[in-house]
Amino acid sequence: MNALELLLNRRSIARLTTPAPEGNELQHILAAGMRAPDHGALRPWHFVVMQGEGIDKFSALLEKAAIEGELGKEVEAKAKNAPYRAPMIITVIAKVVEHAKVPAWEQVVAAGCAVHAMQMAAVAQGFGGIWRSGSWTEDPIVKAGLGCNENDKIVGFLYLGTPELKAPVKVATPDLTQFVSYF
Ligand SMILES: Cc1cc2nc3c(=O)[nH]c(=O)nc-3n(C[C@H](O)[C@H](O)[C@H](O)COP(=O)(O)O)c2cc1C
Repeated sequence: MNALELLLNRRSIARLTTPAPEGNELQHILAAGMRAPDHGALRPWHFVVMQGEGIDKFSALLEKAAIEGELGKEVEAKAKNAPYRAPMIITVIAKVVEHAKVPAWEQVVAAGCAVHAMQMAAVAQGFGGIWRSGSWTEDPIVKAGLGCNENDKIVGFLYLGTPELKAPVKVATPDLTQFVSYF
């Protein structure tokens, strides 16, 4: 798959199963994240890789957040099950620092670019993934449990694994007219 084919035909995959990326495959994914564009070379991100027991711990953390937030039994069960939708999750945390030339939003965007780069590196190696967020990204219990400090922002949970179903290779060509103008 060449780079243009990847960018034009990529799609997110919600139904993921084993195997997850491992060894060099995982290293390539993390290295791609590290190569995200980054104003000021701050590397304003941290990647938390979860699999196996890590997924169990994340499930327990989300459940605890739902219980302590008194969100009800239904949300508790959903929170507990959510991490099991893939064999691997990489949580991407934007480590936002005060900087004279690089505002906070640029640092968050850079961390977001890292999510996308990692997702594409996974797809390029035959895996699938989906970038998820939701209210847990803002939850103080979840943030503390994942080692965030006050200025940190969780920009996403990148679910990775092997697609359960074979998706069609070609994606419809987008209509550009409403999204693009030439100045
Ligand atoms: C910042 C961000 C957060 C997202 N959060 C969620 C989410 O919580 N749940 C979800 O189903 N999709 C979420 N998405 C969208 C999916 O990652 C995906 O882009 C969407 O399902 C469309 O599929 P596609 O990427 O194949 O076009 C999010 C995307 C971004 C960029």
